[in-house]
Order: sequence, then C-alpha cells, then structure tokens
Amino acid sequence: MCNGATIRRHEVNGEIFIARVIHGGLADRSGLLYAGDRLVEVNGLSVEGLEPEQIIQILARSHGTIMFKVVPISDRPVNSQTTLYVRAMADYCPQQDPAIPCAEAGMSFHKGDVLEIVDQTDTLWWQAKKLPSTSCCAGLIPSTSLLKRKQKEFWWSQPLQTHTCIKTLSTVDEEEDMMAIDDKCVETDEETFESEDEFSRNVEGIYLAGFRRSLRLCRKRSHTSIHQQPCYSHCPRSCYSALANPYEEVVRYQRHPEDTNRLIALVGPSGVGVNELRRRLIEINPKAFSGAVPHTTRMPKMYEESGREYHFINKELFENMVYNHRFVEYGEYKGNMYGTSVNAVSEVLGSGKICVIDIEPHAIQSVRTQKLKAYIIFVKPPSAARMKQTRKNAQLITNYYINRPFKDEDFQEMEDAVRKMEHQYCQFFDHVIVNDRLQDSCVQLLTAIRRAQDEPQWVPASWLCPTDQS
Ligand SMILES: Nc1ncnc2c1ncn2[C@@H]1O[C@H](COP(=O)(O)OP(=O)(O)OP(=O)(O)O)[C@@H](O)[C@H]1O
Repeated sequence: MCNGATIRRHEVNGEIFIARVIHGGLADRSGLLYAGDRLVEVNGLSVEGLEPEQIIQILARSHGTIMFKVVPISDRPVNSQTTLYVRAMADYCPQQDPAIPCAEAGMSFHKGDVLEIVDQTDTLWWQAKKLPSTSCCAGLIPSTSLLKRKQKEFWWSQPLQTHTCIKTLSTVDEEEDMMAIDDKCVETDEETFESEDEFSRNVEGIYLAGFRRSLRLCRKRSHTSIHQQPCYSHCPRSCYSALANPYEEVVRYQRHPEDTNRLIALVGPSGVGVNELRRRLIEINPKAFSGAVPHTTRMPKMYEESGREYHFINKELFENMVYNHRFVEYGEYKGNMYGTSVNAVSEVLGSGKICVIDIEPHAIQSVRTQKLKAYIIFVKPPSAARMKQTRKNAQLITNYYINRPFKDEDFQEMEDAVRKMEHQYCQFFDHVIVNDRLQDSCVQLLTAIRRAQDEPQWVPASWLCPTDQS
C-alpha cells in the first residue's frame, strides 16, 4: 500500500495492521493513520480474511476518496527520534530486492549519496530522503543491520577471487613497455631522473615539495610490490568496510576561519594530470598552497637540504614510522623508501597554508581523519578522443622512461583505471574534475578548494566528536 503506508497481516489471528506510515506521505500528512492501527474496512468492504495483496488490489481499483475504517492502536508511539544523516557506502535498488515490503515505497541510492534518515522505528526498514531532496515523501531503505546482512550474503555468493587492486598506467608490464620504446624516450635510472627533476625546481625562492620523480615512481611501483594483496586484507577500509559499515554517519561542517585549512588530496589514474594541476596551483599562489615534504631513506645529493627536497632519514627510523602509522602513504623504489608523513602535512597546515597532495586511492582513509579533514578531489580524464587531442605534447613518466608520449593504449588503460577507482572509492570523492582543458581544470580546482575551506560540507561525524583521537 504505497500511497503513504504499508500493511501487514498478523501471523496468528490474520488481522490486518498498518505496518508503517511513510514519512511525509499522504497518510502521514493526514495525521489519521498510525503504525499499529488495525484495518477493518476499505471503502465499506470488510478486510477480514483478506491477504494484504487482495487489499492492495481493492485500493488500486478505487478512484477518488478512499475510506478506511480502523481501530486505532491504544498506545500511539511518541516520535522522539532525532534525524540522522549518513553517507551510503553501498548501492541499493529496491526493485532488485525481493525482501522489501513494498518496492514502490523503496528508495534507491548509490555509494556516496547523503541520506537523511527520518524514521528508524523499524529495526529492519528505515525511512529516508536523499539529499538534496525535492520530495517531502520519504522512502524505505534497509537499516544498517539489514544492509550489512544483505551485503554479506552478496559477498559470500560471489565466486572467490583475489581482488586485484587498481592497476594504472604505471603497472604496464616491463616487457610491454620495452617493446613500445620510442627513440625520443629517455630511459630512467636513478641519476637521470634525479638530476633532471624539473618538478622540484625553485619558484621564486619556494621549493615545490613532493613532485620528484623518484617519489612518483615509487608510488607507481608500490602497486605491484607492497600493495598487491587480496582486497579484503589490503583495503580493509574501502570495499570490505562497506560490509562492516554500509552507512557512515555524517554532519554538516563549516570550517571556522581561524581553524587550520582542510587538506586537499587529489586522486586520479596515473597520467591524468594531478601533478600538473597541483604544480600550477602552487605556482599561481605559493604563499597560499604548498605540497608536503616527503621522507626518504636515500642519501642526499650535494645540492639537497634535509627538510627542503626531502626529510632524509635512515631505514630504521623509516620503518619505525611505518610501524607507528605515521605515513599517509609510502613505497619503495630502487631499494630506497619514500613516503609522505602525517606530520609533514600537518606542518604545512599549521603554517596557515593549504596543503595539496596527491595520493593513491588506497591511502584515502589515512587522510580522512579528524586531524587532516581531507577534501578528496577525483581527477578523471575526458573521453579518449579528447585525451588524444589535448595530450599531443604531453609526456608520461613510467617505471622505465621519464618522458614518453601518450599512446592509444594509455588512454584505454586510464579509462579502465578510472572505472575501477570509481567503483571502489567514489563514496569518498567530495568533488570530481574532468581534466580536459588545463586552464578550465585549474579554475575548477581553485573553486573547489575555496568551497572546501569556506562553505559547509558533509563530513564524517567522528571528525567532530571530541573523544575521537584520530
Ligand atoms: N589538461 C591537460 N591538457 C594537456 N596536457 C596535460 C593536461 N593535464 C596534464 N597534462 C600533461 O600530461 C602529462 C601527465 O601529467 P602529470 O605528470 O601531471 O600526470 P599525473 O597524473 O601526475 O601522473 P603521474 O604521477 O603518473 O605522472 C604531463 O605532460 C602534463 O603536462
């Protein structure tokens, strides 16, 4: 009965009851029907002995005014619930759920949608609105415990497969990459990419930290070395955590002008242009934006200063920092460790600047913390045809060549990587930029960053909880 209420049949005596009144629906607004009322007649017809489906057919055939005769429930529940806001960590479609009491009363949602839960009286079926909402009428959604159960059932019904964490351009097979050698490409070795590292150059006395090739190459390799483990053990807070927590409680957060800025974390497939965007942003206003100085275990070069290009530390200290979860992300390249620490990010934020870093998607959860309050911007490529047009002079950094022109396969691989990233992590993206024309993307990035700092945003409720030590 989806015109604002659902009905159920008492298992023992067969009587028909109002199971729930849909928040904001016709029945709710009339103020005459309540969950628990006993239905006696519809349009003068007794419902005794009828199945709920038969009653629904009577209603479907009715036109104009519908008359209900009900025996009101003796103790009407007082609605003392407070509204709860959550972000969905999973998709839900009522039309594909045979267990929903009334599919038409259900509400579909996708990962990342913010839902206003208006009624949690039923332990299995909650009522919610999707925000921003234009409808006054709520829809049925599974409660946390029910959705968890559904997710687990679905998970177990899938053939066992080791989840391959996102493969990006960076993981092109060595052999394949060698075959595709272009004469103009420069083969990388430690010396070439360190000495020709234009990304770490000094802009008006300000060093662009965190752009060095060694660091970026180590991140590419980290896919194949450190991180290629089954998804459920490797990404416990992404896919597997949706099973544990299908709804994340969120609150509206407006940064106070005196609070530290929120960290801006760019995520995107390798080669899409996150470093180009980041570099341009910092060059536009180095007083406002900065990267974080990474740590490394490699020896400093003559011209390098600890704390400027890198924090140079020994392997033991690095391992200790890993052990104590002090890195946002880290990896190994040519026998040396590289990483971006939480402290390096905090230092930039503490100086009053906006820290802009780029991270691999599996590191998203390490920056979604009370301390860093990261605003995640997903950078995705335009269509392959547009990529071909706009990236004519662009160059890729791969594991083996520092400057290789893009090939058609690169665009295809980028699209595949985007699909996987969106599938696994889209619920964490606060904003998405399609990096088509560079100028436009820079403007979009600046606007998004300004909004992240100055306008109210939905953030995890745990960030504002005083007891959370994260
Ligand atoms: N919108 C754009 N139009 C044209 N060229 C672009 C655009 N964005 C980036 N590029 C170019 O594409 C190439 C790759 O960009 P960039 O190095 O920023 O990629 P990335 O996403 O940081 O990946 P990686 O970390 O693997 O290098 C560079 O030559 C860059 O100048």
